[in-house]
Amino acid sequence: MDLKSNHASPVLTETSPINKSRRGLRANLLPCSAPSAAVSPLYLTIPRKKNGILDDVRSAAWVDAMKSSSPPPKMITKDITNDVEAAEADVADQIWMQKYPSALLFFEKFANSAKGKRIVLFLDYDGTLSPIVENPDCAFMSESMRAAVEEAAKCFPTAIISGRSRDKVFEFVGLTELYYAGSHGMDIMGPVGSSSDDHPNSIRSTDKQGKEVNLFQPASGFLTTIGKVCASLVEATEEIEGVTVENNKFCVSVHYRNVDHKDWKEVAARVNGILKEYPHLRLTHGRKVLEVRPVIDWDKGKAVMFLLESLGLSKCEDVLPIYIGDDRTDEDAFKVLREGNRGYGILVSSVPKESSADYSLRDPSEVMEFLNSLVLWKESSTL
Ligand SMILES: O=P(O)(O)OC[C@H]1O[C@H](O[C@H]2O[C@H](CO)[C@@H](O)[C@H](O)[C@H]2O)[C@H](O)[C@@H](O)[C@@H]1O
Repeated sequence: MDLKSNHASPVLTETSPINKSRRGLRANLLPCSAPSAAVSPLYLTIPRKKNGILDDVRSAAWVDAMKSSSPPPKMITKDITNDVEAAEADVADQIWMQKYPSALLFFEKFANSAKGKRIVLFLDYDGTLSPIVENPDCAFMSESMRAAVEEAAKCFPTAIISGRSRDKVFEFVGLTELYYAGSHGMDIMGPVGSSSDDHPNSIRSTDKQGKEVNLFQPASGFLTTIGKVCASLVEATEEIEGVTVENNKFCVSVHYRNVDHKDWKEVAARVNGILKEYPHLRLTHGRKVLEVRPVIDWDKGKAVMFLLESLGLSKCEDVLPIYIGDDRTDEDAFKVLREGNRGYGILVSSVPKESSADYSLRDPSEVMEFLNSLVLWKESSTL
């Protein structure tokens, strides 16, 4: 992988938050500077009409995506119509489980294919290591999960890749043995000593323990813009009950989990209204959250490849990266691993969802069980 080469950047479209193209790592991230009126080739501009029908159409499309972004859990009901529906749902569930087998039920199969390989673990945070909760500030991980991650990190190089700010996710996880990537991979603190140190967006720094690290921030030129858009989003949505705006350093989350359904359209319209003023920012959908982020060709998939490069593992045939995640932004990482059979993606979901992952786990408690199984397997295979 050549992290220094520059290629033309593909245009990211606003209406398809998950980039569907299946491509290898194209280290086409050009150095960033603050967005200016003259559009540099660094920035992939999304054309936006100022007013009118297009805005309504876009807001309506957002509302549809908002509705589908976090399907409700299965209802337990007693009447016959619902019994039929429940049976149909069970069939759909089984078909889905065949396509995305449980990484726990099929652990042996998984372990066989990992034999002789060096596993590298990539973990998403919210919905993967911590259960989804109403208040984003209270998404704590359990002590048992922390212990599971800690043990796993003793056996395998382990990184957390989150949409949160890197500081926030470190605050939640609190383990120093890991690598951390915040802001959907746009803020990576990794090891020094590989060719990724020389990347134009890399700087030498020290971590909280005083250890020398490589800090990679491809969207550093957007810091001021993100601060401004965050303030505007707070102001624009403050009258809507239940909205929370979270500054994730290089991206902003607008949460609508606690907003009445009838107001979702208003949330979409207000966010759309603000984004019209920022052609260098785009929107992606997470779990009951609108995520505003810079239009740069960087995502969690590229962060995975960058970290593998930083660890000196990107060209090793015997390396098996595993990525565990629950939402749409994790799909970029699943795709990167699927390409060229690089590794395995594991989707965390209790409801059927289309994905580029290979396996599934139902919830964070199954993630913990899987991590514990991995550690036991590793220990028994090195006896
Ligand atoms: O990449 P991740 O680590 O999964 O981060 C994605 C977003 O996660 C958080 O929001 C989600 O979890 C919250 C706490 O459970 C929940 O209240 C919210 O509805 C979910 O969308 C985080 O707050 C966001 O900033 C991240 O972008």
